[in-house]
Amino acid sequence: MSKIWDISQLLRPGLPVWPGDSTFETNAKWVLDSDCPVNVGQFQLSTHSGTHADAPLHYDPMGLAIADVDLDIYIGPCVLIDAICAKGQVEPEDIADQLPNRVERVLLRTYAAFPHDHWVEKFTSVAPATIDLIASRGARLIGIDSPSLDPQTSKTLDAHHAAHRCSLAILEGLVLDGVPPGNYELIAPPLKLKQLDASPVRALLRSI
Ligand SMILES: N[C@@H](CC(=O)c1ccccc1NC=O)C(=O)O
Ligand SMILES: [Zn+2]
Ligand SMILES: [Zn+2]
Repeated sequence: MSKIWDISQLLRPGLPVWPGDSTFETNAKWVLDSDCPVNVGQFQLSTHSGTHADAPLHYDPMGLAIADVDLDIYIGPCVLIDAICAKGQVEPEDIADQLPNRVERVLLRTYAAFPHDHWVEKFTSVAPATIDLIASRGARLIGIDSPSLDPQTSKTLDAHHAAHRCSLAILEGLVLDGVPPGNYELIAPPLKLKQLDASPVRALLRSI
C-alpha cells in the first residue's frame, strides 16, 4: 500500500504572503439556512499563494501562461533532497552527494520546520549554478519549500531565468516537514488559469 504525503500549505485567511502581495480572503456568498438550501463560498488570492507553480509568464513577458504549460512535468518520479544545512543559497556542493546521476524532478527541503504562521524575509534561495547542475542530470522540474528560487530582494531573478533557460518547471512553498529524503511520485498539477503567471497547487508525494 503506498503512503501519500500532502505537501501543500493550508490556504486560509492569515496565510503569510510575499510582502505587499494580495492576502488570502474568503467570504460566504450564500449561507445555508431556512431560506437558502446551500452554502457557497468565494475566495480571493494571489497567483503565488501558498504552495504554487510559477509559469514562465511570471518572469518573461513572452513566456507561457500557467494554463498552457505541459502538465506531465508535474506528475511523476521525483527525488526529495535535504538542503537544510544550506546557508543563504543552496549551492551545488550542498546537494551533490544526494543528487542521482539521472533524475526527472528534484525537490529541495531548506526549512527544519516550515514557518506556517509568519513570513520569513531571509528564506533560503537557490544558486543559478545549482539549477544548472540539476538540469544537467535530466531534471524537468525543481521544487522548494521556500517562497521563491531567488532571494526576496532580487530584481534580476537569476535562478528563475536559469530554470527557464534549462526548461525546468518551478514549484514553490512546498511543506516538506516530516517527509524523509528519497524517491517519490510527485502529483502537483496547476489550475488551468488563462493568461495568468502562476497557480496554487495541491501537491502530493506518493511513496514508491
Ligand atoms: N518570484 C516570487 C514571487 C515574487 O517575486 C513576487 C510575488 C508577489 C508579489 C511580488 C513579487 N515580486 C516583486 O518584486 C515567486 O517566484 O513566487
Ligand atoms: Zn511563485
Ligand atoms: Zn518563483
